[in-house]
Amino acid sequence: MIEYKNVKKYFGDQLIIHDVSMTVNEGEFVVIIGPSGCGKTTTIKMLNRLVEASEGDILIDGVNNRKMDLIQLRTRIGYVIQQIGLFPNMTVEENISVVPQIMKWEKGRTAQRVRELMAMVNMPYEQYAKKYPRQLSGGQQQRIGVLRAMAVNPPIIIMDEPFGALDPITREILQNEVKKIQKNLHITVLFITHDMHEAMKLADRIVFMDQGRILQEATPGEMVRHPANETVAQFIRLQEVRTEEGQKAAGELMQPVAGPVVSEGAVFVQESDTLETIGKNYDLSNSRKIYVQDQSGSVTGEITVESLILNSLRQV
Ligand SMILES: Nc1ncnc2c1ncn2[C@@H]1O[C@H](COP(=O)(O)OP(=O)(O)OP(=O)(O)O)[C@@H](O)[C@H]1O
Repeated sequence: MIEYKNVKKYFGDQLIIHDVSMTVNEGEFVVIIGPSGCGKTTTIKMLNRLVEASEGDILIDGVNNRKMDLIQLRTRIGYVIQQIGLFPNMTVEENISVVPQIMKWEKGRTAQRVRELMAMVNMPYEQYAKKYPRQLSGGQQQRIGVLRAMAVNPPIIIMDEPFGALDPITREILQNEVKKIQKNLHITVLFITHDMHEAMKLADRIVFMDQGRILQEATPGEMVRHPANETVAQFIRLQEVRTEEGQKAAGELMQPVAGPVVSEGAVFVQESDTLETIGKNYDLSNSRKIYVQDQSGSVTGEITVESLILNSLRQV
């Protein structure tokens, strides 16, 4: 678990990060989003101490990162940046092996790990290991950048606009790959982007920053449905993110109950349940009535099974 506690950063006498506190749970994918210059990069660089916090504490599994040995800290946290940062005079294999070598892994173990990692992103060892970065496409280079960050199985990876420079299709493919690997290996990811669509796709939770402050932390669906203020709302509007039908809450879709409430054969859902969660969590196979309840348990409306199916279909 990562905990930022009242963290501030001054550059000279300018306060750039104002009192940031946030928690990132183990295995969580947290995306930090916000306008250019709002302090996203500074915030994550304070985690691996590429930038030192001026005030406050950052704890990793309860240990203050100031008390950690720098090499130990940086090998526990993989780091991927937009400019890739592969060493041009090293082959793909040598690039991926940098951190294992620092950690003094045996040659055999490192070689095995390189093969394993390359297989994970469909870049066969035989075909690519001896190539130099300039012989690869941008997408392939960025894949190797991700693998290099993962080489020693760090429990945490920070990614600073890793896919910003890629074309939309390559970007989509890499987003899928990263999300899949992150889920399978239960890695904790802190990911920076300007792009709300990317955040919606990847995040378990989005942290919205502006002018060095956190304005909102929420799941993607919550943030789009209920932006905390006009700055967040405008950012979302400008990027034309629409609430996916599946993310709509029952409370938004319900109609007034026609006639008396008949509980036999009916399903009762909460106003805050989204269509997605209703589909997953309730057995609708034998019911024709879906009643919506508020927090006190009073029935406030109903949704027809037909409208549920229609709305879910529109999502496809
Ligand atoms: N080393 C530094 N010295 C002085 N000012 C800095 C330094 N690094 C960053 N800043 C300033 O701190 C502010 C936040 O920068 P930061 O790079 O964290 O923002 P960001 O949200 O990541 O921006 P972008 O999305 O454009 O990358 C900016 O105003 C920047 O100019």
